[in-house]
Amino acid sequence: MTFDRSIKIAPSILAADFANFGAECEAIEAQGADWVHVDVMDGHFVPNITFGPATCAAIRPHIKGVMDVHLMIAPVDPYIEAFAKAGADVITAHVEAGPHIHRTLQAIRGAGAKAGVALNPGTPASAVAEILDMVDLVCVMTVNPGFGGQKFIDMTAKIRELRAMIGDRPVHIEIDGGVDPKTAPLVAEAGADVLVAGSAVFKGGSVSDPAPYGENIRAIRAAAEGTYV
Ligand SMILES: O=C(CO)[C@@H](O)[C@H](O)COP(=O)(O)O
Ligand SMILES: [Fe+2]
Repeated sequence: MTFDRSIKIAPSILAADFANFGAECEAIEAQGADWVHVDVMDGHFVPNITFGPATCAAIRPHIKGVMDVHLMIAPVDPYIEAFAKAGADVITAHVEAGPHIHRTLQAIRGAGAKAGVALNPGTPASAVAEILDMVDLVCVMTVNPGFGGQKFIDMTAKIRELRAMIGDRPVHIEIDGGVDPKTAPLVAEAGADVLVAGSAVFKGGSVSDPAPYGENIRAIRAAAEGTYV
């Protein structure tokens, strides 16, 4: 995984057909997805349950590019090794998920994955000030985590603040929640480069009719790159 600041679209398979993850991952990559975003929820840190490392390992062979695993679980540390072994390229933990984010990030890099840290809407940018040299990605949640299809919460001031704090470090700013062609330009202009989108990518399409996935990805990318009309 090499670092670059171009816009990357990361469809969240939370909005995919859960009975068909392998084919869904192949379909979104064929339709232009840059990364595949995988939402892990535990029914404890967030009020919803999805799946764990076994499912990640099962879908890994169906993803050619970056598998971006967003852990909405607490505690995190006991499960890092399992998600790394499952083939996650990026493992993102929430700063709110425990008292020891520094240790968690060390463990993620120690397991051979890129380290991400996520911030809930109520958490300020300053929460990551001391750990910016330990991360490859900062994920700014633009919804309260737990569900797809929620309304975008404007976090552009926080994104700008993070962009300035990050400076020249090779750290991605990822946005997660409510990203669509209307909200994408706001976050891209503020400094984000990885745009997660679930409902806005999967709407109107299916494994047997994947063309809408491509149209949706192109619309979000064009909007973020400033060419959307
Ligand atoms: O982590 C989460 C939600 O907790 C996200 O990754 C959602 O899956 C994004 O879905 P949309 O808001 O794009 O529908
Ligand atoms: Fe997510």
